[in-house]
Amino acid sequence: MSDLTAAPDVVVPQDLSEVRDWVTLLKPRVISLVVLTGIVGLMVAPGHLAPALAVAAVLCIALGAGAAGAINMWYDRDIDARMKRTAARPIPAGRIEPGAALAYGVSLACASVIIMGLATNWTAATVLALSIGFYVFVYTMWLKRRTSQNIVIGGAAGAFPPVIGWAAVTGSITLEPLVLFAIIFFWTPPHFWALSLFAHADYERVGVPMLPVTHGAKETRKQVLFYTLLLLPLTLLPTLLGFAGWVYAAAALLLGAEFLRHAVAVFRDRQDERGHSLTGDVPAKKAFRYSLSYLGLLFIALAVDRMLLG
Ligand code: HEM
Ligand SMILES: CC(C)=CCC/C(C)=C/CC/C(C)=C/COP(=O)(O)OP(=O)(O)O
Repeated sequence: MSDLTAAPDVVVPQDLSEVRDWVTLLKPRVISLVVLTGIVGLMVAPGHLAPALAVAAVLCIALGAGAAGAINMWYDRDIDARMKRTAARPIPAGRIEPGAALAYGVSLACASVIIMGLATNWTAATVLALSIGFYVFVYTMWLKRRTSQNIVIGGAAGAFPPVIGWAAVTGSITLEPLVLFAIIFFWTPPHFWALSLFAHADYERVGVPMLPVTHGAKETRKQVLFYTLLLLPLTLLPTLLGFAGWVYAAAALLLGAEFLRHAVAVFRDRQDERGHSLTGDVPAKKAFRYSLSYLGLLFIALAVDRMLLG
């Protein structure tokens, strides 16, 4: 006979570490910057969204990006288990069942798109769905394991959030959000290739064709500098096109000069004949860290500028 006084067998997280694992699946640290760029898209768009709807839009961007991250971790569980940087993630470490992670990611992805559509408009919801699809299908399932250009093309996924924010307010997509898209698009290669210079051993082990693995460290250093040089003039477009002022332009110039200094240091790092660093990849590590501050501060400067412009 069953014990009617026993605690009901409800599924609740046993402790905080289980909750932490489910949050980890959403790649929360990456999401923080994704969300920041989405918020700035919302702030600089002409028009007004009721505060509760703006909060809902931001949560949907966070949820959608997180869901895509969870599906990425589900798909990549085989290689994640063999890379030092990712082996302790909840799926490869055996703390979350792959099927449960997939169901979680897909449910959150659907919820984020539907709520976005209902709370704001279906243009924003469509772009959110597109960015999730781009990260999951184009980057993760197709390009990541096939070509060293994976992040150049796949990087488009991460460039959508300001477009989503803008569309949530205006219901449309004009040149301004496309400029913000382009800034993140051209920022992604130096951001990621700086990291891949010091993480190449992991990628080599699992056969993921990241640029330093396929074309060597020397070529990767060149490409970090090349994309930084392409990026910097683009960051001035908001002012040149008249949707930002001189405060933003000054910030873009100062932040950009520092990014260029880091990219040049990566390019000129003391290296052996194959381009492998003789300094423990210190410049690449610094450039990667700076890439995060750079993008965050650039978008904050744009928001501040717009608040000053009124
Ligand atoms: C396809 C494009 C991208 C690729 C391949 C990429 C790759 C990576 C990788 C491999 C890491 C290390 C993550 C870890 O160790 O957990 C990382 C870190 C990070 N990425 Fe990206 N990234 C991309 C685009 C973006 C975008 C668009 C953003 C935000 C706008 C972003 C924000 C971040 C942040 C904030 C971190 C630091 C996370 C931490 O502190 O652990 N990334 N990126
Ligand atoms: C709204 C929306 C859907 C936004 C998506 C944002 C986006 C594309 C972020 C990219 C973040 C990232 C860490 C990619 C690395 O994937 P990886 O698999 O190469 O890295 P890993 O090895 O750390 O898993």
